[in-house]
Parts: sequence; C-alpha cells; structure tokens
Amino acid sequence: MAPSFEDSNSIYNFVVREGNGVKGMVDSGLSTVPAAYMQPPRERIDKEAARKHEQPPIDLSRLDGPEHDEVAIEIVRAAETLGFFQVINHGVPVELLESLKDTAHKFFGLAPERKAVYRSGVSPTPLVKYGTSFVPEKEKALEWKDYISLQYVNDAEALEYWPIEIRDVALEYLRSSMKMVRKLLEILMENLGIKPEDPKIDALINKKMVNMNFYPTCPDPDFTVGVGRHSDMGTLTVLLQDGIGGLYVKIEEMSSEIKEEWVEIPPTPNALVINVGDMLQVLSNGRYKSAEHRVRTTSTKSRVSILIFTIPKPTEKIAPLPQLVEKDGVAHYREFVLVDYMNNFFGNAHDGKKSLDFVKIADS
Ligand SMILES: O=C(O)CCC(=O)C(=O)O
Ligand SMILES: [Fe+2]
Repeated sequence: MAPSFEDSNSIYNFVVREGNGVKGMVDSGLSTVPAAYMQPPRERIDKEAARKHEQPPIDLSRLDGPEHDEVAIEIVRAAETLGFFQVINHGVPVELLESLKDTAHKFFGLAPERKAVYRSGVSPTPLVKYGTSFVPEKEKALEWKDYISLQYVNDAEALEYWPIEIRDVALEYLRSSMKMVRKLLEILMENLGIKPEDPKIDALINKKMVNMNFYPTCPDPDFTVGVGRHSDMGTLTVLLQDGIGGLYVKIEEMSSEIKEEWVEIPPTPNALVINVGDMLQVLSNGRYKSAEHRVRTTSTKSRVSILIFTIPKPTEKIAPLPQLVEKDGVAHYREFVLVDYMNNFFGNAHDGKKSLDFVKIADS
C-alpha cells in the first residue's frame, strides 16, 4: 500500500522496512519532498554556487609509452590535491560502460519484491545487499538513493549468489577494472617508496565490492541529497556516472581567504572517475586525500552510478607507513584493525570526514 507521505513513520516503513525504496515512493505518485527527506539548510547543495572541475581526464594509454613518468606524476598530484580524477583509455570497454548503465536502470525497474529479497536481514546471501539511503536508522534526514551492493569473494560465488539480472556485467566490470586499479595503486605506492611487487599492494585491494546506485527523480532537488557528505572508507574507488551530473567534491580550505569550495565532477564520455579512500590517506600519513563528496538529486531524469570499492582484508592492521612517519617526524593516525574502522563507518550516518577521527591522532 502507498504510504501517507506526510507521516515519516509510514514513509520509513514503506521505503526502508518493506524495501520499496525511494523508487517505490516516487512511482506511487509523489509531488513534494516528504519531511523525512528534507535536509537541514547546511546540507543542501547549491547548484549555482559550484563550478565544474575542469581538469581534463588522464589518458592512461600514455602510461605505456615515453610519457609514462609524466602521467604517473599527474596521477600522484591528483591524489595529493583533490583526491578525485577522471581517466580515459582505462582498459574497460566503452560498450561495457553503456551496458552497466542500462543494466542498472533495468534492475531498479524490476518489481519491488524482486529487489526486496536482498534486504539486509532477509537476503539469502551475505554477499548481496539491497537497500536505500546509507544508515536509515541513524539518519536525521534520509538520502534520496536506492542501491544494490555485491561483495566479491571469487567468480564461483559471484555466479552463484549475485542477482542474475546484473551478475555478468558486474563481474565483467570488476574483471576489466582491476588491472587499472592495480596499476594506479602501484604508481601511488611507488611514490611512497613501495615496490610494485610488494605484497602490501595486493593486500590493499584484497576485498572488492560492486555497487549500483539509483537516484530517482526528485520533485525538489534543492531540499534533498542523493548521498550526503562523506569520504569512501577503502583504498581506491572506481566510479562510473551517467550523463546527468550531480557529483560534487570538496576542495579543502586553503587559507583564511580561500574558504572551502565544492566543485562538480562533470560527466565525461567514456571516462571513469577514480577517488582516494580513507585507507590510502592513513597509509600515506595524509599525503593522499580521501576527498569529501556528495551527490545532488535531479528533477528531470533518474541517475545511476556504478562503483567498485576496493578495501584491505577486514582483519588487516592498518597504519601509516613507518618510513613516512620517520620522514614526517609524526604519525597522524594510530594503528587499527580494519574491521573496527568499518564498524564505525557503517554504523553512523554520513558526516563528512568525521569517520577518520576514529583513528586520527589529535594535534598531530
Ligand atoms: O553516485 C555517485 O556519483 C557517487 C556515489 C558515492 O559517492 C558512493 O556510493 O560512495
Ligand atoms: Fe562515495
């Protein structure tokens, strides 16, 4: 039954508990933003105030030629400054990018019952989770987003447990991206003094997840967010966005005159967006930036994004690299076990880069 849009409990039950998602709510004929989705003024995204991030995408095919070192420097600089960059000629076939976006639209277009079987707590497999918002039970205002999250353990389990409608393209996306992710990570780690053959590199991308996000049209995007301010918790994220736009990244305050600024990562044909996660920031003792980012909703067309998150093994101990601590004379983060970081990250609503405070050494 369609909910009463005025009543936040009724919305919560319909969207979150019963698994109809934001999509189900919009499909049932919504014309204004329900109170449960109204963001406080400071979280709303002022589209007019943000400029586009004009940095051209990095052409990764140049890594195979005489310009290798220049391109490597571009990658390192991007990770040290914004923490976000776009890449082209990345080795993921462009037809696959199109088919990922189509598949995401088809999947979220399925009947709610088909998706809701993968809700947290009822999913037949721990590898697949369908949900909405980020941590709805903890959020003051819900995020305007539904998602499906696929954990990768090995091909056989992916083929057995991932939903059949998305399994093959998601697996192909993962297969064809991981070579690029490894290459980018080798470059970033080599700049920190770690050799490409060092087992640390594989350990950093031990676990992988493919996420499909669906942002239904919103009657009034000025009041909502698709995703609230956050940084990604892992190592590197690969992000495929469609042509709609709405991904904003924060440039940190540079000085007292230059305040923080939000820039939009513009949709770029055939490109993938790469961003640095918290683990790389910790490991590099703060050299690489896990940028704070967020997503605006739109009123014209639903948006999809398809991501690959790479993270170390949950049992892995993480700390800044000792040679960097020695060089810097100070460790900015304490050592921790990843699973503790994850429990804190996934147990709280998005709140910018607050997740990193969990391991930050005060006054360092
Ligand atoms: O949809 C997007 O462009 C970004 C989504 C995102 O930041 C995330 O899922 O962590
Ligand atoms: Fe993110």
